[in-house]
Amino acid sequence: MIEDPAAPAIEVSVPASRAVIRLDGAQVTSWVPRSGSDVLWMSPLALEGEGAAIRGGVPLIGPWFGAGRDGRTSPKHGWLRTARWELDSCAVEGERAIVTLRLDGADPSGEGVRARLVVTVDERLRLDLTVTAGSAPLELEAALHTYLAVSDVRAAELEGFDGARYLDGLDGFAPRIQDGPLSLTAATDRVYEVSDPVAVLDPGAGRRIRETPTGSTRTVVWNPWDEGAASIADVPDDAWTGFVCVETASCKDGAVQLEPGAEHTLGVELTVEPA
Ligand SMILES: O=P(O)(O)OC[C@H]1O[C@H](O)[C@H](O)[C@@H](O)[C@@H]1O
Repeated sequence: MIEDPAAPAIEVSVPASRAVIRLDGAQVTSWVPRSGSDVLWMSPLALEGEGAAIRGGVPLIGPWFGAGRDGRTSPKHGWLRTARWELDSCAVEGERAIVTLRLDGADPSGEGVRARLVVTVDERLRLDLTVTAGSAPLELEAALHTYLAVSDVRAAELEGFDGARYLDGLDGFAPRIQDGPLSLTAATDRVYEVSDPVAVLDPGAGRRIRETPTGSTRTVVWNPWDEGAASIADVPDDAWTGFVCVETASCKDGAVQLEPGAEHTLGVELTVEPA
């Protein structure tokens, strides 16, 4: 446990990798495989402390995505990422660590929506976010808003998207089809109808990062590019080249309908291989 009152965190170290999990947002802010550099990007200008939305790592988005299904819900991306979570348990099983965090009593609607995050750390990083509906039915949107660190986003190749339908968030969520391989050449904010494994090939780092989702219906791809980054206070102007967000999600028409008390788990497993 890192006893920093402003940014309490759990540091996990196992033979294959190490990770840092903040209690604020239950946010994994670092995951470093033994033989490589951090797989997650963190902004040097990230805010910290209770109530902050931390820029980088894996923010947990929910119970709605963006401005929600009605386009008017706030705060943006829901309240999971700005709440201080509680550490429930830490266990070591062989060469694997399993950390569980809980969020109960934080739902501002008073309906009692609650959440649990299980982080598994070994030669992979696995996150399982379970959201449980409260006293009312819940149309759940959620995302594991993963900031992947890349040498240069302009050289990265995103695999697993060719032929997929998507909504273009930079064009009023107009429906489109991905025709050919996905490489980013400008600001990108897309909700892909992809729930199979995807990967980011980073030629500069000589590695491929794989994301294997479970319980998702969508994959969001986001990078603000130069102009967008200039308008985001907690991203240095020249830092946008160093990350791409590839977000395991259930959002838009892929939201999950939950009856009162029912739960849904959204998961992702990250692995890295030389490329
Ligand atoms: O700046 P934030 O609130 O963290 O949102 C960052 C980004 O998150 C997602 O990727 C959304 O699709 C984008 O529209 C949004 O700009």
